[in-house]
Amino acid sequence: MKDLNEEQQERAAGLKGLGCSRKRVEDARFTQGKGNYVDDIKMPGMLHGDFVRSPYAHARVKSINTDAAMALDGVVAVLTAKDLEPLSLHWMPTLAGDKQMVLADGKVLFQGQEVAFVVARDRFIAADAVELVEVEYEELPVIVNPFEALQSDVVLREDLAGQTEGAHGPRKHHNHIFTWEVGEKDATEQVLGDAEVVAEETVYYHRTHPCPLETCGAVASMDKVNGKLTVWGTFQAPHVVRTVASLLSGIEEHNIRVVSPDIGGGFGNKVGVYPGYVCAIVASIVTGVPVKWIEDRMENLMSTAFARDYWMTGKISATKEGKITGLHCHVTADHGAFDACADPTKFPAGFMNICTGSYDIPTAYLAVDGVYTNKAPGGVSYRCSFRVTEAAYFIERMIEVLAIELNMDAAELRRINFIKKEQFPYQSALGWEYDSGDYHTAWDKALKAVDYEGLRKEQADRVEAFKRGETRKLMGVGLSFFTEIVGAGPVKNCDILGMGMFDSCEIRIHPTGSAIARLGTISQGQGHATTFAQILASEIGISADSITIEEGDTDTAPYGLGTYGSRSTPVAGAATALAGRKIRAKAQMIAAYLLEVHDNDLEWDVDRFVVKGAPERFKTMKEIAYAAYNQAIPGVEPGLEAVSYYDPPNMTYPFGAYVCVMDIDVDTGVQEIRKFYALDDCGTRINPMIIEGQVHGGLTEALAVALGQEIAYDDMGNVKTGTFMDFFLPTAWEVPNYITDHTVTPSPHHPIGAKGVGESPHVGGVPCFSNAVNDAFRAFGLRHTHMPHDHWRIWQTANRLGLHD
Ligand code: PCD
Ligand SMILES: [Cu+]
Repeated sequence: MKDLNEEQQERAAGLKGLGCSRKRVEDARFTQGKGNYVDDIKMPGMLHGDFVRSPYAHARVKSINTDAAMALDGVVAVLTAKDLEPLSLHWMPTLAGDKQMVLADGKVLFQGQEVAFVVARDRFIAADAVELVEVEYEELPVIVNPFEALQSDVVLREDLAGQTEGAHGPRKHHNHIFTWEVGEKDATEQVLGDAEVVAEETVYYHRTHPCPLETCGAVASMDKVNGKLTVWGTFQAPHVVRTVASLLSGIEEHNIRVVSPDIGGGFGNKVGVYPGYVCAIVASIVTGVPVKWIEDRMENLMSTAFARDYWMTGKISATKEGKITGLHCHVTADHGAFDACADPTKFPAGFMNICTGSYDIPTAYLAVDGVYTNKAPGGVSYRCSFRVTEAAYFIERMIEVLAIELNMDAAELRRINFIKKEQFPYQSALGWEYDSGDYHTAWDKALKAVDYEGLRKEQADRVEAFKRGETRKLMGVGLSFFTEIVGAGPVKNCDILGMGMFDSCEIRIHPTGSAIARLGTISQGQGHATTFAQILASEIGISADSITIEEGDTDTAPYGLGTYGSRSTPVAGAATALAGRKIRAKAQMIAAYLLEVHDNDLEWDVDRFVVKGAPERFKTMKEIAYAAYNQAIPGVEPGLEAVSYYDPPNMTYPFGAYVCVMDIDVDTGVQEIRKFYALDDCGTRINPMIIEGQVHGGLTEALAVALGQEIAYDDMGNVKTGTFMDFFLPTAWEVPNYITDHTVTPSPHHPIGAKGVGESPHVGGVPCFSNAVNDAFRAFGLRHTHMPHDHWRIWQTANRLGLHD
């Protein structure tokens, strides 16, 4: 607000627009138990579904006997693959060009796989009936290790036997899905071969799960009289669900209404399409009454979209002075039983090719091999669905390993190699055009804020004290500098199932000067109802408090691709600003008529059009809105509405600098986070308070993943972490007091300069926590130890290094 005078500033502040830490409007209902989640939807005569799930990770299904279950009072139907087959719904297409069983067809491929769907009068009868379904299994050899899968004679996907071409090119083996290559292989190998220094490491980013508070679920209601199907569900992309449902069921798209009501956290877990949705829909079509399906916690952890499971082998080369010359990365990606990743079609490993990170690396090569195993499918989710978390973890570990190889300070190594401010827009070796950045400024600010030199000095003293036997605690300084890539589109290279990744906003100004705007995205807790109103407030001069934001109902919202990959602000946020500008353009014509001047004689002033040079002559947006509906204006249609579909020219590239100071008790393996500093640059900031909340949330999920959270399997393919007894979900007890900070480097192509932020803290946080653990042991010869760094594993690391002797 720098060019505004005091009076204008006051008016601008009243709008609660860009930059205002406006309180979240949705919290009034969330904090008073008035949210409306899928499970809150209750309809007359509604039936309840529940799944029979496989106890085995790999088995032939010899027979299914549903007689006893059907005989139970209150059971209406038991669906198996045989019932779905005539409808061609026993398998469904996945978002990655593969197909997935809706219900077990001949065999099961992971523990917890859906085998039969029981529909009953209530949830409890359904659960009892599940126990009565008799399934005869014949166990088959189980493969949970992707490297073993590529050697094994065991064919996991018999349906693909003999198929040498997959959705993403040739398959090398019957358990192989795809190979995805980016960059220059020969040139990179040449650079690595000639290099003065090469560091090599394999880093495993374990399988984990976002575990949102609300599990997945749906209520389907087929109105046979009107031919209309309504589905309420936990959908991060409701329009996509509508289109897919129409294509699969043959019901015309206008006869399907998909609604995402309040969602209790998404984190990518609710992007995919699950058998439960399909079964609820089929059951409602068959029975003619509404059918509800809600997953329990174990089902959520065992069978819905997991995250990661990436084995990444890297080689990074540099000169003796530390200038990086090349990067080579090979990934073995464990996709589980079906390839159900929700990546844009052309990116089978998401945006993993952002793995050159924030560094000016001239030559690079990436190859990813996707592999089938006997684990749950899904691999998209968790605060960077598109594999940017994996990429950031990989490069930030490689930098640390290279620093060890060079015997150099890791902060300095980063500084030497950062892409410089004047290099933006920057073309990366693996094909991205970074829109804007100022990494050196952010890094210097972060290091100064934590007194980096002081920390290193203290750490060195601690090591000496430890060696003298005066303390049993080591100190780790975790660093990370990340670059995110968010906001898919552009349509020309990003689509999901052929649908281009644009987004949309439709605005309607009411005669009295308040408004409703509808978007193609859907909040799962991010606060869109608060922030998108702020964008509009600044664009059209109507207070955010007078603007309703609505999302998630396909009957009313304009078509959009949904919310994940931090795309809402970069894409729908841009559409919102541009729709606002269309409103303003029409408002200007109306104002010109009312003030009897030419359009060009007006200028915009916060919330009104003013006649240039005659500030006392103006029309406020409120007056203009009234006139738009109530006054005949020659050559101008009545009403004040606009719609904008936005295809972004590029993604946005938020970045950040994080530092974690950790103390580790060598004898117990217990770590304590003394300090966590997070500087985020997401371009123009819409709502600083919401951003801070996003950062706190993302960091806490990063802490979880780095320090203990895991979906672990035993050799038999049993999920060992299917409950909160053994799946780590941090509470206030484990969470430190985060220090947040920022710089502002606007996106040059976004209408208001904003970049996404929701995923950033996770992307940057995981390597930061992990680097802190690794760094604590650097002085004792540790190069790399795998996550999750729970107390037991930290203790083992200390033990391996001889620190208990
Ligand atoms: N610059 C800026 C940016 C942003 N913002 C804000 O913040 C938020 C966020 O954003 P973004 O970044 O754009 O994002 P989105 O799209 O909206 O969202 C998404 C994300 O988000 C996050 N966060 C969150 N939060 C909550 N609460 N919940 C949830 O669920 C969640 N999730 C997570 C995830 S995972 Mo994926 O799906 O995996 O892909 S992706 C993701 C919003 O409200 C907005 O507006 C601001 O203010 N400013
Ligand atoms: Cu992402």
